[in-house]
Amino acid sequence: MNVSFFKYQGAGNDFIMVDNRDLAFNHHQPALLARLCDRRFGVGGDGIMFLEYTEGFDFKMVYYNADGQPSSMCGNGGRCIVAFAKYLNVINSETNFLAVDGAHYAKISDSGDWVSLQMIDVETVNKDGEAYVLNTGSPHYVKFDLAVADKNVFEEGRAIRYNETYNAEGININFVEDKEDHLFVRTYERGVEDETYACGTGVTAVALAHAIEKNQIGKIETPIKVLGGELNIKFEYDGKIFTNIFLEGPAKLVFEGDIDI
Ligand SMILES: N[C@H](CCC[C@H](N)C(=O)O)C(=O)O
Repeated sequence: MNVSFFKYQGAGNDFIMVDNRDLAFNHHQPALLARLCDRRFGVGGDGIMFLEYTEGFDFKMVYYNADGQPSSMCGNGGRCIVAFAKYLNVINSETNFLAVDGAHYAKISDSGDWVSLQMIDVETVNKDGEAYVLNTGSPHYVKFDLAVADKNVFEEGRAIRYNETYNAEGININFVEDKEDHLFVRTYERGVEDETYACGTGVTAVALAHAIEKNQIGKIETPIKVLGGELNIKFEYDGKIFTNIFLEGPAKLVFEGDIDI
């Protein structure tokens, strides 16, 4: 079977995209998806996703982690699939699409490579020692630290992700350094089982945790730097619930190609 693949990246978090509106691709094949995401034996990516039609929305996003297993929400992937939908002329400058965590509104620049994606509201934020634990569409552990640039994120992240608290379900691990005019974030991602260059639901979790840490209330905007570039989080917080949360940043087409699989 010959399949057209598109490669996108959002601040270095990279994904394989497939236009599956004809449902020709049976994506319930973990070994195949994992091989396609392999950076030596396949196209390579932190995840793979399928754009499909669904009633009542412009499209549906079906997302799998690099291990080939179904995943929770991917924020950077959500921004990239909006850019892909515009590239396919499925949408113009705004959209409402369906993802694993529900409906998402997004808007995209005329240039087609900058996307602002609304994330789900967040009401529950727990603590694990000094760390924050919250779900922004995917589960996240947020630890404020120093000298994050020098950290062994793979080893330290993996140790937390597989500890007895989180081993069963897994969780994404974010290390944050407060640089005053921005936050610097590095993330160990579940299902990739390695550090990625950015994690959209991760930086969203970080921005919300930072608001609690700094007792911020009202309309808040948090600029964030990651290994792969810059992302921006905008949201409102009344001290109880986080609403109108937007994850904003680049979403770029890298290449497209065909493979016989
Ligand atoms: N690895 C995550 C899903 C992708 C999250 C990340 N790529 C993002 O941009 O939100 C998980 O299994 O929870």
